[in-house]
Amino acid sequence: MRTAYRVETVRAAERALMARLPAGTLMARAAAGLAAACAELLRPRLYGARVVLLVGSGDNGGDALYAGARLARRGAAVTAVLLNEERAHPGGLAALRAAGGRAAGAAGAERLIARARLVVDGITGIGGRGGLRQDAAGPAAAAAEHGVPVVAVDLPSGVDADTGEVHGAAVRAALTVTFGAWKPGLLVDPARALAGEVRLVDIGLGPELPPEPDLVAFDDADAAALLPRPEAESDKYRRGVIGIAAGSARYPGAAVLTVGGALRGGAGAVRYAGPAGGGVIGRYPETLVSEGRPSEAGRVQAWVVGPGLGGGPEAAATVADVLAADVPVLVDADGLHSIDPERLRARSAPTVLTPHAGEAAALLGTSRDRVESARLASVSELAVRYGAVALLKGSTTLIAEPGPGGPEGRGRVLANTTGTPWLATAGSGDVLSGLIGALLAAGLAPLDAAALGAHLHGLAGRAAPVPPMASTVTEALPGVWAALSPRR
Ligand SMILES: NC(=O)C1=CN([C@@H]2O[C@H](COP(=O)(O)OP(=O)(O)OC[C@H]3O[C@@H](n4cnc5c(N)ncnc54)[C@H](O)[C@@H]3O)[C@@H](O)[C@H]2O)[C@@H](O)CC1
Ligand SMILES: [K+]
Repeated sequence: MRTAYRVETVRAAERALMARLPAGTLMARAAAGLAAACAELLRPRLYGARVVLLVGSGDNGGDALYAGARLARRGAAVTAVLLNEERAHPGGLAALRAAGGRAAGAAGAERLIARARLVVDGITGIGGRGGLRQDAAGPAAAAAEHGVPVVAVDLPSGVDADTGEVHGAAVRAALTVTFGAWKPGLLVDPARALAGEVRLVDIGLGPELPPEPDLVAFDDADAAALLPRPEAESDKYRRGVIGIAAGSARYPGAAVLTVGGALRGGAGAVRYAGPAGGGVIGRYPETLVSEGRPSEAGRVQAWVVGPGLGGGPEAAATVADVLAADVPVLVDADGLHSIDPERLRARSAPTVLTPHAGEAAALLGTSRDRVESARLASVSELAVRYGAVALLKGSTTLIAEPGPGGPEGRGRVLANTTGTPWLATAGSGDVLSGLIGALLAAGLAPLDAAALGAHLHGLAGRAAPVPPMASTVTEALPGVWAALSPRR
C-alpha cells in the first residue's frame, strides 16, 4: 500500500525526526537516495556524463546540490544552474564545488541543458507555491524541448503537493525521487502524469507519521487480500447475488457488458431486470432475466443501475425503484441523471456513484474542466454532498467515502493507479459497474469494493490484447484474478 501525506503532516514528522538527529542528517539521506537513482539512469557511463542541476532557493535545491556533489565525486560533469544565486543552499553549494562541480547563473541554462544527459529538478519541493515563476519556467521548458530526461527532486516543481493540481508551468519528469512519504499530488492527475515513475527514498520518517494517511493507493497485495474466495459451504447467496438494471431498446449492449463484468467479478448469480434480456441470455445463459421492475426481480444483495438506461421518465422510475431497495446500490452513467442528494443521503444502505468527469461536473453543478483540474476536491465533494462512495473515473481513478475520518471532516480517499488510457473505450465503464456490483454483493465494504473493482479493471485493461475493447477487458479479468490469487 502506498500511503500519501499532506505537506503539513510531512513537515511535522520531519521536525520531530530532525530533533533527534544531528543537523543535516535528513538532507544527507535524501541526497544519497537521489544520487543513487541518478547514477542508475546514467548507467553504464557515469564518468564524464553531463548533469545539470536546476537549483531553487530552498532545501529542495539543497538536496539537488548534495546529490550533485556525490555524482561529481564519481566522475560526472555536474553544473548547477542557480536560479537565485544569493539564496542557493550554502552547504550544498560548497559540497558541490569541493567535489569538482561548477555553478552558473540562469543566463546560460539553455545551452548547458541542450548538451546534458540528465537534468535534476531541484527548483521547488513541498515549499513550492503555484506554477513555476518565469525564471524557473524557461530552464524547465528547455529540458523538454531538447528531450533531456529530468529527475524531479521530491516533486516535479510547479505541481501542488497536496492536491495534484497544476496552476501554470510545471516540470515534466521521467523519474521523481520523493523523500520520507508519498505526497498526494504524486497519485493524482494532472500532477501524477508529470511525475513519471516515482521512487520513494526512506529517510526514517515512518515512525513519525500518523496512522491515517491523507490518500492511499492499493498495490497488488492489497487487492489480493480483498478478493472474495468461495468457502467449501458457499452457495450462490453467500458468494453474492447481484441485480442489474441496465440497457434499453436503444442501448442493449450496455446490459450485456454490465452482466459480463458482474459474472467475471465472481457473482454467485446475476439477476437482470429490463428490456434487453434476450441479448443478455444470448451471451450469458447463466443470467436470470426478467422484464418487470427491478423490485419484482427476486432477492439480490446489491444492485447496479444505470448503464445504457437512456433518459426520460422510465429511466428515472427504474432508478427510483432500485434506490428503494435496502441493499447497496451502484449508480452509473444514465442513472446519474436522475439522482437527488437528499434522497441518497436518506438511504440506510450504502450507495456508490461512478461518474466520469463530465457526469461528475453535472452532479456538482460545475464544469468538466474544473473537475479535471481539481480531481481530489471534486471526488470528496461528491461523496460528502451525496452521502455516497464516489468513484471518479479517469487516468487515475479516485474513490472517496463520505463522513468523518479524513482531512476537513471528509472520509478516506483512495487512488487507483492501475488504469491505462486504453480503457477509455465504449462500454468499459459498464464492465466496471458490473464488476464493482459483484464485489458489493459479495459483502465487501463499498470503499473496498470500488477500489478493488478499479484495481482489477485497470489490470484487465492492461492485460487485454491491444487495442482492448470492453468485452476483451471482461475476458481478461479471470487471468488478472488468477495472477493475484492462484486457485487453491
Ligand atoms: N525538511 C526536511 O527535513 C527535509 C527536506 N527536504 C527537502 O526540502 C524540501 C522543502 O524545502 P523548503 O521548505 O526549503 O522549500 P522548497 O525548496 O520546496 O521551496 C521553497 C523555495 O522555493 C521558492 N518558490 C516557491 N514557489 C515557487 C515557484 N512557484 N517558482 C519558483 N520558486 C518558488 C520559495 O521562494 C522558496 O525559496 C523538500 O521538498 C525536500 O526536497 C529533504 O532534504 C529531506 C529533509
Ligand atoms: K523539485
